[in-house]
Amino acid sequence: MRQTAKLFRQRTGASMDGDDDTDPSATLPELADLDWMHHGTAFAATSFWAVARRLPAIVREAIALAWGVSRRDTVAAIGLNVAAGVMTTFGLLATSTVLTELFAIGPTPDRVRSAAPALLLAALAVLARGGLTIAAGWAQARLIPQINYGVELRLFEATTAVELAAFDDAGFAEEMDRARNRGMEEAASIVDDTVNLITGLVGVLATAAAVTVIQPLLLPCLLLAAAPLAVTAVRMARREYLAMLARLTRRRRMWMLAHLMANRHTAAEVRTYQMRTFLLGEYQRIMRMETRAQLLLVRSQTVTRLAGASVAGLATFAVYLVLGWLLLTGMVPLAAAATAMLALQAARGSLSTAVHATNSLYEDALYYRDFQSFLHRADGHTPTGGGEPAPGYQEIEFDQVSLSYPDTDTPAVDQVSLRIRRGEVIALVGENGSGKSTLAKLIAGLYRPSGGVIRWDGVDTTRLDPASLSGQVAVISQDWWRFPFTAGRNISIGRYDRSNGDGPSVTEAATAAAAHDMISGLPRGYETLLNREFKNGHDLSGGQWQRLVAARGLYRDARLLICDEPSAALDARAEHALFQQLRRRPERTVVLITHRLANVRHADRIYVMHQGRIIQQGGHDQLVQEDGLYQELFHLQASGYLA
Ligand SMILES: Nc1ncnc2c1ncn2[C@@H]1O[C@H](COP(=O)(O)OP(=O)(O)OP(=O)(O)O)[C@@H](O)[C@H]1O
Repeated sequence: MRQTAKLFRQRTGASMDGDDDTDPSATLPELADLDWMHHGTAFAATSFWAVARRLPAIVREAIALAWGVSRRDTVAAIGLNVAAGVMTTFGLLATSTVLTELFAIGPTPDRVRSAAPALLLAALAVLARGGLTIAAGWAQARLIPQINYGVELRLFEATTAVELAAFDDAGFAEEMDRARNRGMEEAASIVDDTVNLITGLVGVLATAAAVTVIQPLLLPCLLLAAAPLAVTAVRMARREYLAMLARLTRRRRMWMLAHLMANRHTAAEVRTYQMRTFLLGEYQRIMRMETRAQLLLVRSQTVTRLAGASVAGLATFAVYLVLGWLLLTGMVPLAAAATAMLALQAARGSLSTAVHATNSLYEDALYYRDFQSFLHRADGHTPTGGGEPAPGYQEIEFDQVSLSYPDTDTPAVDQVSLRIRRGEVIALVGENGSGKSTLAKLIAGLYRPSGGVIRWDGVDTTRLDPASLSGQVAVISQDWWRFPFTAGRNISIGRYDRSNGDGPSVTEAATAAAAHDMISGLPRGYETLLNREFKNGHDLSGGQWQRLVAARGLYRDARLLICDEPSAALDARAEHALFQQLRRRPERTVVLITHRLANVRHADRIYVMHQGRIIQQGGHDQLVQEDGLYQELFHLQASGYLA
């Protein structure tokens, strides 16, 4: 833990920056947030042996993951590596025979001749080992994209299936970020590292097997050389890991600033507030700090490397001494001792591979666990589906319905009762924060009430199939997203799977929303891509986007159309055109939310909301006569138009 703390001090530069040693998180507090790499710090404080103990479970999990995407590639990646290990053993045994023949007594040509068959075998073993390793690498590389594809699909299946309320849960959002940021990537890494670990272990075992066959007494020599090698490799891997950790934080800081300085969305504000000098100053300050930290890291890495090389040298020297003693006492023949030296070289590489793989495997598994726990959490937020198909309703009834958002004491919608019939136009009005949008979302089935019952034709909506219910609803929302599709696609995604002739065409919907002329004037008309970040992309003004969003809602052609501030950004002409479309039609209900009370004059019923409750209801003429909030708001607005 002390090491981690020191590392963070180094990274924030607190102990070495002189005038510049203020923590950058003081001016940019978001930099202090390390949530997405919190496992990294946990890992930095865990001992290698604690890591090794958890390995079997992680390896089992990784193999199951690989097995799930491709049995053939899993078997090939592991099996071919094992076969390559067998070839290593054969190669060493053949080399031992070659050396025995060469060191035998007799004329050199005779010795070479008798060594030739074993030499051929040794060469074949090397060839076979090379081929098998390449084939195993191919299978291993094939697994990666397949796993990535599988986990990404699984993640987005989950994020798109969860109910809207999940996104109000801060814990859910954080877990989703963690699962997306690293958890998802690490699925492929744990499989990759598992195969590397197996490769390394097979290499070590293959060498040990060869040495045991040649002369069992040499096995302790191998262990003597391997033990310090293993310790050094662990330290080196840990040091490299810590360096990587530091690099990640540094990169994160750079991303934050780079994002502000080289981004189309921030470009205008950076200029209007003249933030350039400030941002460049921050960038330089952090860069200087990080460069110093990096130099320190390079130095400490060199020291570790030097210490490692010294320990390895001493260990090799000790092995030479033991081997020399075994040779002098005649316990081991010269050829076997020479083979042992070759085996030692082979073991060194395999051991280092295994230790590196162990280190990264443990860390990757922690992040992968984030991914799994997110999926588990998402399952808890996913509607089960099934249930009765929603009726093509005649009446929707709210009976004492309430909704409280997570972590809030006051309900956003408080014991609301109302009835909405097919063919009606009803309006929800009230001041900001009075609960109109929340009530609209309840009507749309986007939220489940925390109290009371919603019925469609007398059936509790919790008994209805959520998909068939939302199939009957269209929402023109005040919070829309600029989907990076063509103008035509931006409308047709309102009901992307509808067959032609089942409702208004894209052009009809656009015309109804006063968007047709605007779209026709775009460089490629309905085929214009609406995103400036792509080649030939185009962007629209806020009001033009809102027309497009209205066109999408009309294209959906649903029985229940909910319009939440559909005209906030529209000019007078477009607003007039849209509200002509939202007039009464027998087959459709319109729920309208707007602050412009002139637009709700024609509504069948107006509900006035205040602090989550309905405090008045009735037609415009009635409400404007009534002494109450509606009258007050209406006169306030009307006074703006009077001379
Ligand atoms: N996702 C949310 N999480 C927590 N609280 C929320 C959330 N959305 C809205 N609220 C709160 O619920 C209350 C009602 O909000 P709502 O958006 O329904 O009001 P509104 O009448 O539509 O307001 P406006 O006229 O400004 O659009 C407000 O106090 C708001 O702060």
